[in-house]
Amino acid sequence: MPRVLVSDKLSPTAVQIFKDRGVEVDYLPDLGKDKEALLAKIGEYDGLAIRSATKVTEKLINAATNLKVIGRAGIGVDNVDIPAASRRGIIVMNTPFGNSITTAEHAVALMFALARQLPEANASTQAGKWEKNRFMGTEITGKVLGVIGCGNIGSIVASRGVGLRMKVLAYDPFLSEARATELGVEKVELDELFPRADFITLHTPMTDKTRGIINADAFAKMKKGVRIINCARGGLIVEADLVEALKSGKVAGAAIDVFETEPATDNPLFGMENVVATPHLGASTTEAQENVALQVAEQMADYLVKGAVSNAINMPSITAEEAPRLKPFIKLAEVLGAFVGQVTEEPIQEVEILFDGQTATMNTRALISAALAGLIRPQVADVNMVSAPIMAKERGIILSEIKRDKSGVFDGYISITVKTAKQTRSIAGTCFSDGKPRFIQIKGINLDAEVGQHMLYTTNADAPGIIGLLGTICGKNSVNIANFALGRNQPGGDAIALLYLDGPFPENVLAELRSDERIDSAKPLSFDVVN
Ligand SMILES: NC(=O)c1ccc[n+]([C@@H]2O[C@H](COP(=O)([O-])OP(=O)(O)OC[C@H]3O[C@@H](n4cnc5c(N)ncnc54)[C@H](O)[C@@H]3O)[C@@H](O)[C@H]2O)c1
Ligand SMILES: O=C(O)[C@H](O)COP(=O)(O)O
Repeated sequence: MPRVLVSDKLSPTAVQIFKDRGVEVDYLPDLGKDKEALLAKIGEYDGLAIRSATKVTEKLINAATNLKVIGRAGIGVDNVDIPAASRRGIIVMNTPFGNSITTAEHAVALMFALARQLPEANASTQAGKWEKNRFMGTEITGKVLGVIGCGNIGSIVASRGVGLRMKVLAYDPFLSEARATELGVEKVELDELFPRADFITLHTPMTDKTRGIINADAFAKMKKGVRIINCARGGLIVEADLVEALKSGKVAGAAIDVFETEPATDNPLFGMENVVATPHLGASTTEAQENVALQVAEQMADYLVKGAVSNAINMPSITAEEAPRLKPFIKLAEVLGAFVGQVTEEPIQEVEILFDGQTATMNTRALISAALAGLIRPQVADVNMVSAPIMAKERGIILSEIKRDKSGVFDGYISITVKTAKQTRSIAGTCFSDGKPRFIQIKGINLDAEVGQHMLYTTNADAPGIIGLLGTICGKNSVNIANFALGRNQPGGDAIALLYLDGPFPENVLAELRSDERIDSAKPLSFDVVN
């Protein structure tokens, strides 16, 4: 039974779902904050469910020898070293929508808090001061709201702004004009947003491009008296520059939910007039926490129990419905890749994957990942569908994909062509109704070969006695032949043989086999299949 560790505070719903779906679960909500204790325990688990408090560093990932999936009950995955997880073949998934409304509402709440100085007015009133003249606010209606990042949360904030009769400007390089029109916002460049906005709210992810997007230069371009709201990520604003802008009066107020360093227990913004601070509460409503806990537990259990993948950051999605149909073709793609990976000894420069007939209608991203995993595994044993695409990229392999309608006798097949500096190789295969992979063409030569765990592949002359030679050598060395497939391009031309053996072909008799003048090459192969 797979085991999952929940190392941050999650709704009890998650624990119940794991149990109901056949996953053993340890709920240790404070463990995420204790780096050493987490490091000591992580090796026991197949899955890790987190929020933002657990920092999943490369060190932790390297200690997580059994880990297959990291599930983020929330949106931001900047606390997870995704490249490190991908290299180790660990899926990272999040719940991209579960807390969006709640976070958007927090941004709107902070906008009102700033406009009417609610926290200070509350503190003063409860202190018995009744400072009616001190708290002169500003009206929201008719003001310009600048939304930076108009994705899930930003677009909800934008539409709430429109509902509040604000004029909404949006800066987002990936926002289409059509979507902007649908939302009722004006799509602008950042340099246009800065001088026009009365309120600026941030909703981008934290990337190298967005880090410090609000800095001294940006403040210089803004309207005097602008108010800033940040419910996205701390590092988007350079806090030291914000402090200066508040002191100078350029910024009339800032409402900050997220900080450069969290937990933020000491921060230059604390204690400043017109600063409203909340402790990363954007996602903290009962509703949002139910949503993300339920979703992350379902997604992780689906993956660990059924192999279905959804909302993964580093792997194509595979729905629970398509997983059973796709599974034999994933194996097929993997063994095709494994064949080429084992017979190719020079660096691979290009890989072309052709999907014919029914395979072209499948989830080809997943099939490509499987083919690449098979291809790279002879060099890197623990590569999988998550790590293979990134490794192929790191190796500079140029990948291309072709899809086409059924073109031959098979309902569909997959063909892989690999180019090195010296040669081009290709192999094609299909799955029969028994769900087992078959090789149907190698080097352009047709054959029908069952795929076994142990195989021997030869290229040879199309001459009498080859079957006898191979049979005799296998027999002499007590290797039983389960199946034998032959093919040739023309009588007397190039021929191949593929033997499916009950055990590995002994390396020490390869020289004897290769010494026969009719044999051009002989290569023992192994495949991860159960026969
Ligand atoms: N405070 C909280 O508790 C809380 C809760 C949920 C999410 N978040 C954070 O909110 C942010 C937004 O989340 P989301 O779900 O809306 O993400 P999203 O991916 O749906 O939207 C992000 C948008 O930012 C845009 N973007 C990317 N780079 C940009 C750039 N350089 N300039 C402008 N726009 C850019 C993208 O095109 C996208 O539309 C994330 O940082 C997330 O981690 C915080
Ligand atoms: O990215 C998110 O989903 C938010 O930052 C929420 O973080 P939390 O789950 O730690 O509250």
